[in-house]
Amino acid sequence: MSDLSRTVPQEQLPSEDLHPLPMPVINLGHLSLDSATRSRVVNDIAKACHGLGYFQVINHGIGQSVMDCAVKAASDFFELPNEAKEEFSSEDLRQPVRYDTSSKDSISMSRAFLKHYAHPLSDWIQYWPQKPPIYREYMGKYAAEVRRVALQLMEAMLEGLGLGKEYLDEKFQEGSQLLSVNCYPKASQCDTTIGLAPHSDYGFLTILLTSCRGLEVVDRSSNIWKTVQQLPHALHVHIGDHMEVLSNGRMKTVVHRALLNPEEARISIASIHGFALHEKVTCAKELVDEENPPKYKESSFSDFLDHLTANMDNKHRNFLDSLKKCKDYRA
Ligand SMILES: O=C(O)CCC(=O)C(=O)O
Ligand SMILES: [Fe+2]
Repeated sequence: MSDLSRTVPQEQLPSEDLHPLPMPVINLGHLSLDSATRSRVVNDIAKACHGLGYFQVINHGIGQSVMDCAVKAASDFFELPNEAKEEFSSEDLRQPVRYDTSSKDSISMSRAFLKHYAHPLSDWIQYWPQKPPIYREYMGKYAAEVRRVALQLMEAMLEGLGLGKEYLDEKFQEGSQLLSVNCYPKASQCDTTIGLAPHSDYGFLTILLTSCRGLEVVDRSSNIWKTVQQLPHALHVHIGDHMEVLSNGRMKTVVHRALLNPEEARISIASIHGFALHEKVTCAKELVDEENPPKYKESSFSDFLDHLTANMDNKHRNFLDSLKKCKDYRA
């Protein structure tokens, strides 16, 4: 019996051997080639977003060394003595930088995380940790590069929805970027193997960089947890709650969780992209008609933070559910 089967119920174990997880791989460099090639890539992204809600990107232009350095900055931070990390501890979700070691959901107990804003970088970087000394430089470089990728993807997704790549351009340019930097210990027999409880991300899209395997997503067709394979140099992308709202349900948010890796401690850096704090996200009016009335209430990132604060001790603090106009709506 493996360590995993000891703490995760059998029916929740990944079954990728029987039904491998489909993983579209998008060559991002092809978005800037001729218009026929770009259209093909836009279609591939749209297909992945409609059918699965996730895909991976390669040839994204972020150098391997930039990615490695971001992981190193994170890992060096988590190795600091507790006092240095606890300087950033806060119950207030609106703090610009926040460190915590366990979650109020009583599931994600073994995860340590550091969350901070990253756009506009010049506004936020002054609040980031100064130890380790490389943190600001390495994480700042990665943050700026991953945001460029997010904007490229956003354009392609909007085009894929038929909204045009310039749709709400200014609001996306001025939008927020939240880095969720996670550290999970290696799985051991006495630990729970769930590092981060099932959830979806609030933003339009999340770009995830991980040091090794551990991410799982719910496969929509089978409703089974599936392990996400770690492709070399790829970044994992998934759709968040606000993209489901904007697309009026055409694109679906992805429920995901992290399991502890049985071989090594794990770092993940989730870059979550949304509108600015108080900017409301509504269903795009172009995607609303008599047959498709708006399925979600409008909301902002700030509303999401209020929702989390009000549901801190609740295991089922699903933000998207709170936005659904018809609570028993099933897509
Ligand atoms: O660690 C992972 O693979 C997932 C992290 C994540 O989902 C998050 O920070 O929102
Ligand atoms: Fe997440």
